[in-house]
Amino acid sequence: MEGDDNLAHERNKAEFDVNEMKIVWAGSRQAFEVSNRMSRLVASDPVFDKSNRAVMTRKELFKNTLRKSAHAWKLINELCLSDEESTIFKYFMDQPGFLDLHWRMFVPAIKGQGTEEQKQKWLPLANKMQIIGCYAQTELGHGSNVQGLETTATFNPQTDQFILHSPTQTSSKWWPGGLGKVSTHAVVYARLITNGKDHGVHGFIVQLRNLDDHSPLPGITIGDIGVKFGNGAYNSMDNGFLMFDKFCIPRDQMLMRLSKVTREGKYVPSDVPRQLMYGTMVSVRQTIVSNASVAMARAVCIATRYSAVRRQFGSQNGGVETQVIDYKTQQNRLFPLLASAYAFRFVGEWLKWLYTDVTQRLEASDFATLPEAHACTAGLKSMTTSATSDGIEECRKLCGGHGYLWCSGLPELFAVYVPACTYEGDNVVLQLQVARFLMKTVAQLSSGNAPAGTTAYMGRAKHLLQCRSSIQKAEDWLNPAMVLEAFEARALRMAVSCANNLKKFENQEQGFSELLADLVEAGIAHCQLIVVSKFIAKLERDIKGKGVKNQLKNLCYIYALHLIHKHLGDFLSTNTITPEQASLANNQLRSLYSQLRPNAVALVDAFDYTDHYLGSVLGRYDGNVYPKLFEEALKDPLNDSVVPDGYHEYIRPFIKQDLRSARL
Ligand SMILES: CCCCCCCCCCCCCC(=O)SCCNC(=O)CCNC(=O)[C@H](O)C(C)(C)COP(=O)(O)OP(=O)(O)OC[C@H]1O[C@@H](n2cnc3c(N)ncnc32)[C@H](O)[C@@H]1OP(=O)(O)O
Ligand SMILES: Cc1cc2nc3c(=O)[nH]c(=O)nc-3n(C[C@H](O)[C@H](O)[C@H](O)COP(=O)(O)OP(=O)(O)OC[C@H]3O[C@@H](n4cnc5c(N)ncnc54)[C@H](O)[C@@H]3O)c2cc1C
Repeated sequence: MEGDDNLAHERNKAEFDVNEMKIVWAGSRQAFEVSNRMSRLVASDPVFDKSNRAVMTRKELFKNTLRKSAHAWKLINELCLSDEESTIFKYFMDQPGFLDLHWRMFVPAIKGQGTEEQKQKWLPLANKMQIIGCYAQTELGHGSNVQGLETTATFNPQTDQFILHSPTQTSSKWWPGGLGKVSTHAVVYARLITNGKDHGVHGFIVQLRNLDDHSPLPGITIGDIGVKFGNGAYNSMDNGFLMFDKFCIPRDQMLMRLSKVTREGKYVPSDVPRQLMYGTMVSVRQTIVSNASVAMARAVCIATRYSAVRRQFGSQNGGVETQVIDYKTQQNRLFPLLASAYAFRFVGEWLKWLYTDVTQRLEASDFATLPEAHACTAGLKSMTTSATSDGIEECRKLCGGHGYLWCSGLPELFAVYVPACTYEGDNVVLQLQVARFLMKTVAQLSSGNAPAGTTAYMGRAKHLLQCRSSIQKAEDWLNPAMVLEAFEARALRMAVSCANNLKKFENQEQGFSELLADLVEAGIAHCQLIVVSKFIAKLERDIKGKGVKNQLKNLCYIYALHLIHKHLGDFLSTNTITPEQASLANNQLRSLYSQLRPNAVALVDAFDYTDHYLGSVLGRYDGNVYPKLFEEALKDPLNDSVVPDGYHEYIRPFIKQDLRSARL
């Protein structure tokens, strides 16, 4: 059977309405229509071709990214795309570049931390891209520890200016995307000093380059930090370094929505939580969770289609071989990733709602849900990006040898994606923020304050610490209340165990340091509970389309039960379930894989990705893999000539030597 016949056959087997599933995946019919239109607009434009990124030099890649960005901006304006449309359009361009940081961090930082006057002055310029900005927080010596930043901004009352200075080499800004070669401006985070007093880290708008000839302004040293992991990949981004040598900016360029410095140099501290200064990071962490579902879906789409096309073993008397997707081992590795893509999609939708809600509350000076919003965005960013990075690499292995080819799309996807585990907060550091939040919540349980939001389950501590799972047969693992109770009991018991161990230390901070590894595990258990509970909540909504809800149910329970299988040690050691119940979960999982199998290809079609966006010969919609692998191979510059460059200098001498010895 040819590849295209394989996939056509698979599509015919589907037991649900794929078009309705596309709408569920997109979030609404309107969101689907926008996404569908934007992805095709990008795919049909030759400027956005990405077929030769692997063989470009860094300079070519960078210039090509500038060209794409300029073309995108021109189209966005000519076609009068809305904010929603242009965000999605840029996403489908699939080219990391300065636009990401300008729109996702520089503009939001001014919106979130600037005064009304500052917004009126800077946002129109930024919105028209008359200035291009980046987010310069991380330094050579400090990234995770924001309070440890060293760059200083000292107020000079004589000139009404701040003097920005990099006192040490480790205080050089290092990593900001878009800084190295493009940005004209940056939001720079530096220690504010007035009258000799250090008030901690604050944000400042700083012009970096001359707007006429793009040269760095006097007092500024700036450049690119060098080549990063992988061919192509994130190397299209000019992550940069920056040093200040007593560089002066006017006082009104300190972002003063929260705290202020007066003309006389008096520091007026914020009357709202200082953590609002971290708001841009919270906003980006929230979007990173939705992006995780997209990256996971992309890898899974490639691996699923290819697993249906690829055949190995099983033929008798020259008959057709087995599609590798039919091996239970392949299903056991692939289907939980497919389920994770959907699970992250739905938790991403919920997180967007939570973020919108907290933003509205903050505007009304209600700060009550800020700790919960911080814990959820940090924890889910950490958990979903770690799972997605591992998932992309697993998909590469699921595609066998051809998965290692650049044209499979998977090596570059991995190389672009994996820094998501580090940027916007190292995943371990962020998970420890969740653990701190959990320890606080556990400590307050006895005070009579009922925990709310995602920790509401802790309010049922008495029951959850003692209950025994009532699962008796494999089908019970499809009971939402029983599944939820298992996840709640495991999460609570892990958190309480950490809290009890902490009490054994006289010094709580020292205890926290000793227990870091357990605390991270407790944070992860809590985040997995959130994802499972939001998936179950999604199933309770009105879901249209033949068979759609049934597929989502299968995916939801595959997601939950594979986590039980993977983290069995947690579930058993906390006595949440018995080994027999674990074995029933495994039986149920196998049955769910069989039910999902005929729908697998249709479930990845529901992502509605174009071949351009997938960028993968193995994941092509038509399944025409083998002829296209040949075409790609023949395009390689090494195949431009039959005899390679260097033959006469380095190969021929060996062969001549062999001939001489053969004659002797
Ligand atoms: C195809 C292309 C795709 C490309 C896509 C690319 C797009 C994106 C590109 C992205 C490019 C990448 C761009 C980049 O990478 S930009 C750089 C990103 N950098 C980071 O993320 C740094 C991570 N570090 C931190 O955030 C802080 O230092 C942490 C949090 C670790 C500690 O902080 P700190 O030392 O201050 O705190 P504390 O631990 O003493 O805790 C003190 C209190 O503060 C509360 N607290 C802490 N934080 C928050 C918060 N945020 N909202 C509300 N509250 C918060 C906390 O709960 C505690 O509360 P309480 O317990 O006292 O009540
Ligand atoms: C591709 C990319 C793009 C980036 N873009 C930007 C940008 O635009 N702007 C910007 O300002 N920054 C940017 N960054 C920087 C990024 O935000 C930081 O690298 C990130 O916050 C991690 O900080 P770090 O490098 O200091 O890691 P470190 O903190 O040095 O981490 C090293 C190791 O130490 C561990 N560790 C650190 N602290 C603790 C702790 N308290 N407890 C336990 N373990 C700990 C970590 O888990 C990790 O294993 C970017 C980084 C990358 C890779």
